[in-house]
Amino acid sequence: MELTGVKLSIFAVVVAFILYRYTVKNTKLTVDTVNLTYDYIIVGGGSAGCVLAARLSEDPETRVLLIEAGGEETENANISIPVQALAVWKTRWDWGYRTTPQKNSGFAQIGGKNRHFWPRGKVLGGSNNLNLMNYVRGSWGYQDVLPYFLKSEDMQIDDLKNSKYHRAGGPLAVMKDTEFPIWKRFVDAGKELGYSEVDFNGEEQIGFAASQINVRDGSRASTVSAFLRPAMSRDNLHVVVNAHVTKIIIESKVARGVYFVKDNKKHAVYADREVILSAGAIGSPQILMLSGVGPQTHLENLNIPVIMDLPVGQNMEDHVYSFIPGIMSSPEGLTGPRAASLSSVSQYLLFGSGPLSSTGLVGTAFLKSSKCKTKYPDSQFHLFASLPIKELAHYSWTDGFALLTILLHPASKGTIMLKSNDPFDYPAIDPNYFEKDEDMQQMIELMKKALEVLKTKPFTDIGSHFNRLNVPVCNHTKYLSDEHLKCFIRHFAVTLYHPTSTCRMGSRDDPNSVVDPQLRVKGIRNLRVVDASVMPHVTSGNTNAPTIMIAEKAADMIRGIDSVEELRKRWKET
Ligand SMILES: Cc1cc2nc3c(=O)[nH]c(=O)nc-3n(C[C@H](O)[C@H](O)[C@H](O)COP(=O)(O)OP(=O)(O)OC[C@H]3O[C@@H](n4cnc5c(N)ncnc54)[C@H](O)[C@@H]3O)c2cc1C
Repeated sequence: MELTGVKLSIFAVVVAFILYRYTVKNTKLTVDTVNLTYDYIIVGGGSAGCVLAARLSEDPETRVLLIEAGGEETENANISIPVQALAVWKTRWDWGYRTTPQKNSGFAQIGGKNRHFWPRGKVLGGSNNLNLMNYVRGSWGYQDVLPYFLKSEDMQIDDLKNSKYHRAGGPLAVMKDTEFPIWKRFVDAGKELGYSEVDFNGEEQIGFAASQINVRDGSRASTVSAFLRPAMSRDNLHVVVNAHVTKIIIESKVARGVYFVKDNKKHAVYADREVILSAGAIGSPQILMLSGVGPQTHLENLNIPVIMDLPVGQNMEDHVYSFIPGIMSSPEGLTGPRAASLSSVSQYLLFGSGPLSSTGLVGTAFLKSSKCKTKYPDSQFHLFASLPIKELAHYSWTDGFALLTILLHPASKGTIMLKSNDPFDYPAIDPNYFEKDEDMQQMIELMKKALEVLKTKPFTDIGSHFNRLNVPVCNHTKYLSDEHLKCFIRHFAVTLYHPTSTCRMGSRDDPNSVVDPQLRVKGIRNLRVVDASVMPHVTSGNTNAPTIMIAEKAADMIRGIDSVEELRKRWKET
């Protein structure tokens, strides 16, 4: 199994090197020194930050600085190759967080102490460059935000190009991940269980489907490749990397600029208009608290002078998942040897297709549990076309799959708190998974539903079985009883990497919110947060597309323009 990883890496690096030479070498580089002032300073070049920098700098009169703690995405060859996403985790392009020890989960996490591994991108493109590229909008009031989803989108799926929910021509490519035939069995299994095949980014979210992914010509389509790189030749946009923002400069409750450390030197840079935090659901609350904006007692305990008492870092929501590992007798999935074979590499080099162009996460379904009272789903499946091993960090040698069972709206909430007033100290991340028993009950129900999927004809036809569910550590319980599933979940459930709501948006008088509906930090002028941390609640699906939508909408709010009038009209007329 280790050999597979090595082989795959060697081939992949060769492939990416060639791609690099032909695709990105001509783009303008980042800057080494910055000016003293800009109109806007954006902190964090991730999913949101890259979109914001590109949109705000469309106006040539506006001077924009984007500051990113990590390096450039072109430094790591694996980032652009979809199937290699997992190989970027635990490298220097990953913050590589660990949660605090958990009471109810994480018992099987490597390293012990029940501390979940939380990868986050520390690189231009942010977590968008570590993610699995699945494109899911989740449930939103479409009247308000659909035009912004449409603005970004370049739909490549023929059947959907003319749907009123989609559009071709935006920067972000969307295609189907149908590389591994097991995706079709997944959809057919759904039909056998009474679900339709749906476009979950359209009219109806509930049902089964092949995954929609952000991949263009076989390469990862991220906000850095789709939005930022094409804008980087503008003279009014500066991008500085390997620059760690340590504090916002706030004077008389007005944000004036930021301090950052680059090459071991401290710098100050000033914003004539606004400082915008896009450092993500961990970074943004961390920087706010370091700057004196956060829960009063917590900051006082760390000797940080309090400027504004706000519930920063509270109310964190995340998607947690468990999974059914399955073995199958048919060569329909992703294995190390299949991805690294000569034919696979050749196919990728010549046509940008084949196993290397797949995310591996080929199936997506949305469902409602028995307790769901909302019109949107509270449960999700992802079909991963390979047997996961080692915290999902390698692909297996044998044919298999994992059916991921995901809680979309867990009742248990977590926190991000500072451990010290040192800006380089990682914060304490406590997701608090399964604190509420209702989450465990829902997960058990979902695991049973997943077992039903494995009993459908499309799966029994390929001899699917799940004997690895019989983990020795749970042997004291009756096999597949609720107790057995609970034991399995407490050991193996992990994050789906979607933390949100740590600087949540709410009305001016909502005591649980940090930013107002214009995403301005309450009580501080010239300071906004634009990233996944502002979501009032985690969405009913993966969080990248919604984060991009938030950045698109924020760019309009900041510029005071309506760039989507035509798209809104089109939506209303259809
Ligand atoms: C492993 C993984 C898999 C995922 N899979 C999917 C998926 O398939 N589909 C999906 O929709 N979503 C997925 N997600 C979630 C999605 O990628 C995130 O929700 C999204 O990227 C969040 O965007 P953001 O802009 O809020 O934060 P990020 O993209 O994390 O950007 C924050 C940026 O700020 C920088 N930063 C932080 N602190 C500082 C500082 N002090 N100074 C300067 N810069 C700083 C970071 O380095 C980073 O570049 C996944 C996430 C991960 C980690």
